[in-house]
Amino acid sequence: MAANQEQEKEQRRRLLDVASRFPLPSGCRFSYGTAGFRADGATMAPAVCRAGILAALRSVKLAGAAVGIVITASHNPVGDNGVKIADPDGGMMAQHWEPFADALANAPDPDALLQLVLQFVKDEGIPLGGHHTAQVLLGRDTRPTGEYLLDAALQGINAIVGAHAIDMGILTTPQLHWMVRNKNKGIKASESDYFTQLIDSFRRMLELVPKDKGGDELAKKLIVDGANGIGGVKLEQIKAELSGIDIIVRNSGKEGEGILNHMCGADFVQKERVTHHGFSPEDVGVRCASLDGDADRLVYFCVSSASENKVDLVDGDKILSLFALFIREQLDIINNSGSQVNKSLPARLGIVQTAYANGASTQFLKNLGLEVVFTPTGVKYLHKKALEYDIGIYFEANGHGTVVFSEEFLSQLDSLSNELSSETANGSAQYHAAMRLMAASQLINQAVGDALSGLLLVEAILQYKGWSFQNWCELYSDLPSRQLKVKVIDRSSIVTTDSETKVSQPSSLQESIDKETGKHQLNRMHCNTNYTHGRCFVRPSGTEDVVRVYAEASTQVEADSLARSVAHHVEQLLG
Ligand SMILES: CC(=O)N[C@H]1[C@@H](OP(=O)(O)O)O[C@H](CO)[C@@H](O)[C@@H]1O
Ligand SMILES: [Mg+2]
Repeated sequence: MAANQEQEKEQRRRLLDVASRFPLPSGCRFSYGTAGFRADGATMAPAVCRAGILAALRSVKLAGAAVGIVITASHNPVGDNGVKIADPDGGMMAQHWEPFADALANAPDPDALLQLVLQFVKDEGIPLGGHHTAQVLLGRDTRPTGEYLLDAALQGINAIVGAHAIDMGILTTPQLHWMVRNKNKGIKASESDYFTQLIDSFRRMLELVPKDKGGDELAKKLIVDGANGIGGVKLEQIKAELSGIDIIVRNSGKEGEGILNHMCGADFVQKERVTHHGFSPEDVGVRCASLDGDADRLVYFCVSSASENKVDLVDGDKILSLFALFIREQLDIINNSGSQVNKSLPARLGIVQTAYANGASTQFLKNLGLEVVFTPTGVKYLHKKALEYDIGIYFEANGHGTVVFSEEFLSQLDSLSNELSSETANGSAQYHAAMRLMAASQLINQAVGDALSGLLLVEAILQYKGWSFQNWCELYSDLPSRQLKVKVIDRSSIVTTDSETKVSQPSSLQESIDKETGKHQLNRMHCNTNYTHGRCFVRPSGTEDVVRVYAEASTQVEADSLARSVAHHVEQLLG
């Protein structure tokens, strides 16, 4: 009894102590948002320290399962930083803890923080102060404020009695998520295990490329824009071991190559669609990929002409389409090969997109007969939805995404492969298709979207199909679109519904959007789609203090004008 009281006292003392070491500057307000807390790196220490407390509490609540903390601001400028928490399955922290995360980050003084924690511990039934332990794995990107914020996170974690922090070093965001997931599954979880898994499964994918599909040297060449972040650094480490592909890293993050995310990286390429830092007309025709600062986003591009600075873009929607085609094809081979009637593999394949997905991609996927569903913006929503399927493929247009396979499906696939590997079936098309799915499930990160593993899966599929960048690009033509940002007094006054495609409050805003959209009729002949109208929606950003406006129409001029007129309504109403 006395020992318990002592421990309780110690717990309170530690929380008061750490909170007084990281006072909240006046006027600071943090919101957990689409991807954790983000702000100017120099102001982030109080929020990161509190995220440390939060992660340790989450681990205690989950019986000591490892939880992750990633210190990154992804594609944002180098001066920014951020923090987010990974749950034991490697996914994002359960959403019902977000209101507590917000309250904790904004607790005005040590006493308020202590009371908040004690109340939450009681409400959630967290066995704090017992003999329970907590483990938190930490990773950070290459930002200069990373080390300072790591220290703040460690102090937060250590404020919870029994918590144990493990610094995994400078990593891509998806590496840390992968490590958390593997650690909790009791399987190998180090960085070298991660690399070995990528290299081995990529090699297996290439071994399964039909002999007549082997590409020429140009087909094997890939230039990767590392956004001067951690992704390029990691790719440099493993590229020599990736056989069958010749990778050149630009904006690799080496001294003197440029600033993190500045005029480079996946976000820049996807939004600007021009030749950017590190690329020139000499690269015309070469397949290029671009990562963001923490390497969880991937897009592809090709410098289209020597005289203009434009690039042809393959965004997340087209990466998703390539993955969907490939997986569907393997399932068809397995299930439709006449001779093996008893050996089928029923699978529910689901495609998950957000409202930002280009309408042409959705139409393309639906035309293939695939089930396409929508969620709000943010991988935490997409990932969760994708887990409802045997195979769920999700991508945001900006390049966040992955493919998730259910445990049950993988075990059926494993049994089928074993059956087929014996007897005469070994070497059959069906066996090869099963092996390809198996290798793909090991290559692609199951915890979260991962630019490095996504890139290797794209490369393997292009080789399998014998496709050039151009073949891939021509799967469908994107509808012209425009995204704008509007500054308003309080962006939270906009409330959306129907996966963010409609504004429910203020209702007059949706009326204006409908009216403007009605003016922008699509030319059906030209676009060859079933749409009869342009499309437009607005939503408050979860990572920036802005309202985003997205518009799509049959021509660029129309998309621009639709976005502009709706942005004007937003300004008038809320500016
Ligand atoms: C339109 C858009 O690209 N939004 C991005 C952006 O979210 P916002 O809530 O729109 O700020 O950042 C998120 C985190 O990186 C990413 O998941 C999302 O796709
Ligand atoms: Mg990112």
